[in-house]
Amino acid sequence: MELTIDGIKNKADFEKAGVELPSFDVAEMQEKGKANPRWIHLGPGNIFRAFPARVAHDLIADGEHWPITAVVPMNPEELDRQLAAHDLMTLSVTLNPDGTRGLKVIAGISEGLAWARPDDYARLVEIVKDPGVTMISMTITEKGYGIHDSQGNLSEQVLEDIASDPRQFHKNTMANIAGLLVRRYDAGGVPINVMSFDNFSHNGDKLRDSVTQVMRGWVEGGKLDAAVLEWVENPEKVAFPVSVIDKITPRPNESVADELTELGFTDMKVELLGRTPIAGFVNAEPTEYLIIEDVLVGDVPNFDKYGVNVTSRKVADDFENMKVTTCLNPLHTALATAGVVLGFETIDAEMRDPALRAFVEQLGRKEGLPVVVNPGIVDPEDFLNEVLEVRFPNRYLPDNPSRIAMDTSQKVGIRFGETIKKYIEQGRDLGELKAIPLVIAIWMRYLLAVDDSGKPFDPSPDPLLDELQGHLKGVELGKPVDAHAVLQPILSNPAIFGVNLYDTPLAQRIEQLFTELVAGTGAVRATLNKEMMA
Ligand SMILES: NC(=O)c1ccc[n+]([C@@H]2O[C@H](COP(=O)([O-])OP(=O)(O)OC[C@H]3O[C@@H](n4cnc5c(N)ncnc54)[C@H](O)[C@@H]3O)[C@@H](O)[C@H]2O)c1
Ligand SMILES: O=P(O)(O)OC[C@@H](O)[C@@H](O)[C@H](O)[C@H](O)CO
Repeated sequence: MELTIDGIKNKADFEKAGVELPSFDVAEMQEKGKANPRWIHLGPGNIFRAFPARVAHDLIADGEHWPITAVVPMNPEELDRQLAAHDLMTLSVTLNPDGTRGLKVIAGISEGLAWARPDDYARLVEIVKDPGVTMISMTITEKGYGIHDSQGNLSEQVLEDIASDPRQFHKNTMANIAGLLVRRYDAGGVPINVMSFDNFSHNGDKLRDSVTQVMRGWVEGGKLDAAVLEWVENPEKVAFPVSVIDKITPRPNESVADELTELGFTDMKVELLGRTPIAGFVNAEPTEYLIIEDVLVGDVPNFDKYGVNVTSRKVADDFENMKVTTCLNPLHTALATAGVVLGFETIDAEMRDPALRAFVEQLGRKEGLPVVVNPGIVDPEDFLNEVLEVRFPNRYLPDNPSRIAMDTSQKVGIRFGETIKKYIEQGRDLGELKAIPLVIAIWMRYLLAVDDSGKPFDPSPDPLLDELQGHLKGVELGKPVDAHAVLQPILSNPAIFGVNLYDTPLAQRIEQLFTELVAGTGAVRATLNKEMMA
């Protein structure tokens, strides 16, 4: 069996293997989508293919014309090898906690482009100008929104983009989106929704800020008419809703690939694109939420019918705070860096370790829940219970700690800084925070790139990795360390943590914990047990 338009014509084989096929003609849908595009998505990686692409698929299956133009912003090979090789379809593998699998061919994409290719960029400009297109969504990872360096200055790349013609291709993702919006304005400025589906607090606000900051640079440099900026800043013309997306979607796993091969697939192997595993399938848990702020403009799908909550900013905000800053993502980051240092292969295995479980219980129940506001869609305690009892321990969901450890420097400010800020604002005792300083200290220990048994490991990619490791240079396991000297430049950086941790008692605590964690091999386990099991 092959996942291609020709391949799925062998319906009987797919049915025998229990794979749900599209109820519509995929080739015809793709032709119609090219002729009448409606929805652009940037960053068609795993979460997109498991979730938003499925929403588009279900809309199309119901006769609603919402095909997606998928745009790869980074390496064009991602488009060729992961999407085009399968005629833009994806095999979705739902890994249920009872061990059963749900298999479905997702065909929500009508056209695939790699914007680094000049012809594809020209085609994208044409599509952006089409008044029928009303949505640009994106899952481009947190760092995709960055326009500053770690010192808070505009990055070299963005300065170059601001010095160049707004209507050309730009290297920085935010500058490129700003440039595409300029083209939209030129073409009549029909209202459009620009939606971040990435995992960080107030994603829509950050997206709007980054895009408008680049545009302001062009206006100030005399390269752009101020009317374009006014148009982008008019919420009736360009909406930047905040959103929250939730569905644990690990990288494609070899064991799932093997099962698919056993079922008869010949093209479901996991390959490497650089260091990133890619595949024609996505493996994900069944739980999912997508919450979008109700500020959408123009014609949009009837999202609510497809399980997507379009709701007030307050509800979206409260859900986001619950998920990203207290009940799920902070726990993930804690398990990620600790898991790598302690040599765990999967998150579910970590959940069976009593000290690590106690660590995330403390983080979620004792430190996060007290500052959470109930979003109404789901009670935070129920949400946290599901995370701790069902989702993280799902032994059929092979999620690797190093996936989650990627870009930690870009996430800690949101995942922990928000809670720290709330404790300060609400006059709470920061001394009650036991797990948060330990997570940060373990992250510092992780940056040494040596595990708890003393074996070197390759840390996951992170834009600040070199800079942070530079500060920690000279720290060696088992040797005396001046924790204040090495950690001060990091812990005092509000661009990383959202606050200067030296304005709180946490910095000193982190320094103490770090000193313990680098005391020698086995020190991470010993410190974790002492702190969480006592
Ligand atoms: N995987 C999950 O469990 C999950 C769940 C909820 C939300 N998310 C959000 O979605 C994001 C993507 O996750 P994924 O699992 O799909 O990852 P992925 O690696 O499969 O896909 C990431 C996509 O972003 C693109 N990209 C990377 N850096 C970029 C940059 N600087 N500018 C523009 N594009 C860039 C890549 O080309 C790729 O298409 C996460 O960072 C997170 O914010 C993921
Ligand atoms: O996607 P990131 O890199 O922001 O974070 C890694 C995980 O915590 C994240 O992907 C979760 O799996 C996801 O947020 C669950 O909805």
